[in-house]
Amino acid sequence: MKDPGWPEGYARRVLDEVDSTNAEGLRLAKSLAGPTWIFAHRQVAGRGRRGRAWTDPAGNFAASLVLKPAEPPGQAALRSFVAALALHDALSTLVPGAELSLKWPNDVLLSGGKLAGILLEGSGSGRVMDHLVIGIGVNLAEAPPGAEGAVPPVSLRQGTGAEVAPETLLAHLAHAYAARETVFGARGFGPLREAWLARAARLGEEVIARTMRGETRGLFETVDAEGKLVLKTEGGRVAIAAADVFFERGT
Ligand SMILES: O=C(O)CCCC[C@@H]1SC[C@@H]2NC(=O)N[C@@H]21
Repeated sequence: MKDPGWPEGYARRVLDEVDSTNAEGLRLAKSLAGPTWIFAHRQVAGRGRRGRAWTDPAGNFAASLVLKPAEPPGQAALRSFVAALALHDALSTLVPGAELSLKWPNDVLLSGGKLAGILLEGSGSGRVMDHLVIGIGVNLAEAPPGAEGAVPPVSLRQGTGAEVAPETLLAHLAHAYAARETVFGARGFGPLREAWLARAARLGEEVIARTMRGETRGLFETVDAEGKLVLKTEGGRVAIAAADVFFERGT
């Protein structure tokens, strides 16, 4: 596989061990001069969405990209789609033929199982975000146990037989991210939304979106211009900003 090279304008820090690459990104953010990837060979206290823990068996991938977007939080948060697409790009290049898809808001699935998760964290004062940390975890070697009712975790090794080293994925992901970010900067969310929808899992099918306040069941119609999940329910169309999505069939 050809080395994609490291993208211009992005720095990289490689750590042997860290609690969480996201936590490290938030600690370092103020001191970083520009976009920086923080990669760890071993992450011992990984964080998942909604306060869950993320476990990283040896050989899995853990890295975070620290950005200073100086944008309103809603615009900055669309980078979860930029990152998910970039990860899909990188994995498709490394493992051609792998059955990859994207699950709203930002999981990457392999043959319907959860291969990767993305966690955005940030800080800001006033109307714009000072720092955005995009944390990406990929089950390259091993799938940790999953939560009950959620999409079952899978690993790339178990699902495809492919052996991808975390450092190799970092180079491809950084390259793919830079390309998608350039499009986002120049043309906005529109083209990325189209690309995301073209790779979406369960589009047009019934899904359940669970929030702290309850659940909404409906047909997954689209993702809107703000990145919200749009469900067609019995009571009409509903746009959801944040939720956990469950599939009835197959999970
Ligand atoms: O719950 C999810 O699906 C998101 C998981 C995100 C895990 C990654 S691993 C690298 C980065 N550092 C963390 O502590 N979390 C993210």
